[in-house]
Amino acid sequence: MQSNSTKLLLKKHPKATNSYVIKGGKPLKGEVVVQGAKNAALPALVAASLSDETVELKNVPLELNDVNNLLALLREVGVKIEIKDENTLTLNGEGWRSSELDPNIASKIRHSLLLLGGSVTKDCSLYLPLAGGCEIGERKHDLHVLALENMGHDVIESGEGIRVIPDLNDDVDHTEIEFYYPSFGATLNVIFASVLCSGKITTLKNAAKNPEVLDVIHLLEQMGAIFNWKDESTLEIIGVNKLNGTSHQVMSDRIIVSTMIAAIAVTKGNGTIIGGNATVLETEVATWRKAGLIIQQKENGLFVDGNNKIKPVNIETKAYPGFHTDIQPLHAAIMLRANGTSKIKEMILDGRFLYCEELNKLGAKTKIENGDFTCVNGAKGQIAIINESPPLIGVLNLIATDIRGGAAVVLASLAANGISEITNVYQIERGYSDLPELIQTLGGNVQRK
Ligand SMILES: CC(=O)N[C@H]1[C@@H](OP(=O)(O)OP(=O)(O)OC[C@H]2O[C@@H](n3ccc(=O)[nH]c3=O)[C@H](O)[C@@H]2O)O[C@H](CO)[C@@H](O)[C@@H]1O
Ligand SMILES: C=C(OP(=O)(O)O)C(=O)O
Repeated sequence: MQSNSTKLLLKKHPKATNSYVIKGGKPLKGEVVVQGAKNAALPALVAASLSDETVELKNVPLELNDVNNLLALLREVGVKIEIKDENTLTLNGEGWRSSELDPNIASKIRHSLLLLGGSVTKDCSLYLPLAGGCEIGERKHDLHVLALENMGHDVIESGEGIRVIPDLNDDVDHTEIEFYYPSFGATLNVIFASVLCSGKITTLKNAAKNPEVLDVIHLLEQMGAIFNWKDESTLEIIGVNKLNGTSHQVMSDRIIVSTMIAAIAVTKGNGTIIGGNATVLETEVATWRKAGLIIQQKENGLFVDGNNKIKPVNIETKAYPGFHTDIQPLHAAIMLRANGTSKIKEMILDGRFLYCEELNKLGAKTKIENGDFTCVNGAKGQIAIINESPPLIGVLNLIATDIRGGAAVVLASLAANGISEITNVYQIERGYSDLPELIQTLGGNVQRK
C-alpha cells in the first residue's frame, strides 16, 4: 500500500517535461559545477538508514527520479527522512521494520536491491518486487542472492520478486564469499548485510572497488563500521553491534564530469568542470587525451580544451579501473568528431547501444556488430563501429533510450546544425538533476518543452 508520505515524495521532477529542444552548433565555454553522484548517493541513503541514530547526508541530488523512488522505499520500510535543503537530508533507521515493497516503485530502480542487505542486517524480513533500472541488457541478481544465502539467510525467489528472511543467530562466525565478477550492487549488499553482524567476520573476494563503493565505505567507517582490505580486491567486514550518527558529503558525480568533458569536446569548446577529479577517471581521461583532447587537472577542477582534431580511439568496457560502461555512450559522442573509424566493445551489458540508432538519425554513421565474446551478464556481446560522420544535422524525433545513452544523444544534438528534439527525458532525469541547466551554464541552448 502506498502511504501519503510516499505519494508526496513521488512528486514529479520539479522541472519535469517530456522533451528537450536543442539548438546546436555553438561551442560550449565557461565553468560548470556538477552535482553529487547518483551512484554513490543511492547506496549512501541505505547505509545511512542502518543506524538507529540520525545521519546527515549532504550533496545528495534530491531532484533525481531514482533518488525520490529510493527515498519512498526507505519510508516504506520505516526509515524517518527529513529534507533539510535542496541537497541535504537526514535519515534515521531506528524504525526499520519487516516490509513488502510497492512493486510500482521498487521496479523502477535497480538499487532497490540494496534494501535486501539493509533489511537482514536490521534483522527484518523483506519482500522485494523485481528491481528495474536502465534497460541496457539483462541485469542479473544471482550474486546478491548467493551472498545472502552464504551468510545463512533464507532467500525465496519467484518470477515476481525476492523474499529474504534473516537468520542472524547461527553459530558461524566467519563467512567467505567469492564473486566471479566484482558486481557493484552485490558488493554493497554484502557490506550492508554484514556491518551490523556483531561478532562475525565476512570476507568478500573480488569485491568492487570503484570510487562510489569507497565513498560508501568511508561513510560507514564514520558511522563506526570496521573494514580491512586484505589485498587489492579482498574486503573483510568485521561486524559491530551499533552504527552511530554522523554527517557525510556524497562525492561528486564522475559520470556527469565525463558528460561535461564530452559536451565541451563535441562542440569544440573549452571550459572548466569545477570539482572534476582526474584520479577517479584515470582510464577515461587517458583515452581522451590520446584522442587529442587537452584535459588538465587544475586546483579547482578539470580544464578541457576540445579544439584539437580528434583521433579515433577504440575502447573496451571493464570493471573499475577499466573504462566505465556508463561512460561509453559519452565516448561515442566524442568519437563522432574523429577523423576515422573507432570501435566500442561493450563487455558488461548487452543492449547498451540503443542510442546509436538515435545518433544515426542526426546523420552519424554508426553500426552495431555481434562480437565473438560473452558479456558479464552471460549474453552475446556487441561492438559499436563509429565511422567518420559527415556534419550532423538536427532532427525532431530523437528518443532518450536510457540515462547515459540519452545524454549522449543530447551531446550529439549540441554538435548538430539546426534544431533537435529529444523525448522520453524522464530517463535522463533518473541520473541528471538538470542537464539543460548544466549546458546552459556553458552557453549551450537546451530548453525544456
Ligand atoms: C545505481 C548504480 O550504481 N548502477 C551502476 C551499477 O549497476 P549494478 O550494481 O547493477 O552493476 P553490477 O556491477 O552489479 O553489474 C554489472 C554486470 O554484472 C552482472 N551481474 C550483476 C549482479 C549479479 O548478481 N549477477 C550478474 O551477473 C550484471 O548483469 C551486469 O552485466 O554498475 C553498473 C556497471 O558498472 C552501472 O552500469 C550502473 O550505473
Ligand atoms: C545504468 C545506470 O543506472 P541504473 O543502474 O540505476 O540503471 C546509470 O547510472 O547509468
